[in-house]
Amino acid sequence: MPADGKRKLPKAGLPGQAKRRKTQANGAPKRAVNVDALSWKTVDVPEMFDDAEGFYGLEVVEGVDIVKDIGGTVQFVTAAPAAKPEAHAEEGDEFGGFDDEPKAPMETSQESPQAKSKSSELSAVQAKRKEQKKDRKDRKKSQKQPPKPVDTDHQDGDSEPELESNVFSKIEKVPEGYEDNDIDVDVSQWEPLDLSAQLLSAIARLKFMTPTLIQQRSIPEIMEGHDVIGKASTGSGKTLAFGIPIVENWLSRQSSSSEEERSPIALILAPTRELAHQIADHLQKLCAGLKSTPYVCSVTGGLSLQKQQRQLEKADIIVGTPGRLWEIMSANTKTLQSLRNIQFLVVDEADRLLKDGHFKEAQEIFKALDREETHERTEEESSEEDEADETDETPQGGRQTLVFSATFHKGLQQKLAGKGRSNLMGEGESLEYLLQKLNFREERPKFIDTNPVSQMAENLKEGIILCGDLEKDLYLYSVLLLQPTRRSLVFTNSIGSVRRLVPLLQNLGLPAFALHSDMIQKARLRSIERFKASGSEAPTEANRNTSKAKGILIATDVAARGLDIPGIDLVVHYHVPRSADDYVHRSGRTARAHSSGVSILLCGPKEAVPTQRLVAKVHAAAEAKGGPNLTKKSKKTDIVHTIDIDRRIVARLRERVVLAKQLTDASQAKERGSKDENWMKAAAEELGVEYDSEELDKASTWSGRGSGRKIKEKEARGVTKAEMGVMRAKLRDLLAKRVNTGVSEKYLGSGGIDVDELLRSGPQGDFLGKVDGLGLEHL
Ligand SMILES: Nc1ncnc2c1ncn2[C@@H]1O[C@H](COP(=O)(O)OP(=O)(O)OP(=O)(O)O)[C@@H](O)[C@H]1O
Repeated sequence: MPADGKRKLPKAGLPGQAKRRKTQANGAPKRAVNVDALSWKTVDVPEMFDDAEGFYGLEVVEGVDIVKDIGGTVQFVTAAPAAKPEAHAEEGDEFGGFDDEPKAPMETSQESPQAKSKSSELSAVQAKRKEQKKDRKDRKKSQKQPPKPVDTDHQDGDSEPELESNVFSKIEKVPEGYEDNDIDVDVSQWEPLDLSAQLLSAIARLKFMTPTLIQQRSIPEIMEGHDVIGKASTGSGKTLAFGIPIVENWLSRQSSSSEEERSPIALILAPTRELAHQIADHLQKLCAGLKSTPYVCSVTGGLSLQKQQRQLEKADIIVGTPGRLWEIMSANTKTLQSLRNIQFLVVDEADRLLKDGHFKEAQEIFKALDREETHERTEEESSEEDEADETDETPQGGRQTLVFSATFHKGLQQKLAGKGRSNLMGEGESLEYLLQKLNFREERPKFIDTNPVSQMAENLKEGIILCGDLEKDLYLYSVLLLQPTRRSLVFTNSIGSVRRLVPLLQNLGLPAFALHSDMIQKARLRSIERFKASGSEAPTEANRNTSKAKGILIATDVAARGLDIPGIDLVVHYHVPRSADDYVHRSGRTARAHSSGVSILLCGPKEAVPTQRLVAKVHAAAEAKGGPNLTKKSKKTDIVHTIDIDRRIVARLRERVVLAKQLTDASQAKERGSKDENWMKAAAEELGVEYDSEELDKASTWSGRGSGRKIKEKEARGVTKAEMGVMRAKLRDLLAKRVNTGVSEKYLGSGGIDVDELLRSGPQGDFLGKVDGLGLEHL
């Protein structure tokens, strides 16, 4: 026993070590056995337990591993002879084992004559990759060697006897990087990807039991040294699809004997600051707990240039937005030089990177990485280089280029692979141009498309609610109110709408938060944090109705790309998105990883045609296959369902919404009015003229365009404080009243709904779809 008298828990070995554990020191193969077939030994129980109630005795068993399969079933695995005869467990049920070749299907492409010109350069890189692969195998082999003496430092003097088939003996077999006592996750599904023990351990720590499809297919290709264009639906784990091979590469460099000068191995470009930080965060989480960890730094606006320059000097992996990166790279030759030696250039959300005004800087970065000379280019040189054949510039040091997004099209690969790069489209017009500029090392980068039929996440259900153009607030409130336990993200097309909807919903008692690009970074982060935390507050008198209600984030498209907030169950498109891709990315904030979610489009009559077009475009491939009936009611085969929200309930909510809207308009108009007045007063003072608000009001009331809005604004501003007080009291009364359809007073009975009761009580997580007439049961 250890000095502290506590028995040490056995270190949990990784299920990823399954095959290693298969043959233990006694040489006999391990197999799964029935619990009754184990060699249980009775232990002498101290006398003090003789009279203990319900205590029948104690038995121990040795040399047994407990293994959980992917479905969570527990198996007992041992090499010891069976105490009782038992049926032999099937090979396949027992362990996955390490495979040399990945089982997942791979994209293959035949080498063209042009491609051969690059093959010698490639083969050198691939030879290096093979060497690294061999290294990994050797490291694994050495981990399969008979147990080393126990590391007493780690055992705290706990001298567990060295029995051949002791259940604790696996402590000794835990290789470097497996020293986490808390890991109890079966990562055997990752074994075909041929990752190192350290990385398997890191993945186990994240509790990711299975690689996603894009990870299964991309990781081996990247580790073989190929350029990859990866397309996979939102939330499908693209970050780790490129992140894991990068970290693996970094780890293999650490074990190499040659002392290399420290320089970054990967540069990852992302279109937004939030996304860059999120990717860096994700990689840091992956690396947390590794014996030595790469220094991952994010380079975006918002931090001082000097600080980021200092960070860049020690960085192993850099994640950044093109603007800030180019600012640093173009001013600092040393940084530029070190970036020329990177092994991986990753372009995440490539299609947005092209659109969002980042393209110029991104293009500069690509060119600078490939240029050999270090002197500043003159304008003449620049234009000459721009005209030159792209293939003249060669990626430095065998750099691999990896491009990922949920939205780009197969035609791109055909262009790249079939016709050669010279046939690609003209400047600045398309993603193809970006890819042309990327200067892939391989003539035909591997194009991995894990969702060629549908761009949408597998567990996403889509619906449309048809409503009047001026009824969107009412329908939005109805949808949100009827699903208080769903964490919801509402997208609008304008900052003004976010500013209006947040107080409106708050006046209606819902926990709404804002997110748009006009907010300062701190306020943005605070909104996201409060949104994440909502629904878990302890109920008090003040939040009686909303303590259990999950938050509602009202956002512009700033939140559409990449944002990975766990637990978003519902996305509502208050406005129809401007493009099909926006719809895909917005909807992709829910149903991420293995979870499910719902996306609902609020569609007014004016939006019907663009909505039809958008849905048809998003589901074009699926339509060609199965022919979805895009908006016809409730057919199981439909892709996008028309939701028949119960109009009786909506009608009963109308009065609340009208009142809340008047209240919101009045307070916003007053706020704007006092801001305007302050501004006018200041301007008048500066000009040395007298400020007369009534004269100004008269002058500004004309009958031209926008006069209706002005009049309404003036009316709203004219609402007195007393009138607002009355409105508030009335709204409070309405919110306190039961809402039902008139059929029954009973909550969820005969189609009647008590919305307040719904907010106040019990688990309503599956409310969506249970109410007769709500029409969501088909989603
Ligand atoms: N193998 C895995 N098993 C379970 N969860 C995973 C796995 N890989 C990644 N995840 C988790 O899935 C979520 C989505 O991953 P990620 O953000 O990389 O998706 P994405 O494909 O880049 O999405 P988007 O296109 O929206 O940017 C993250 O929370 C991540 O931690």
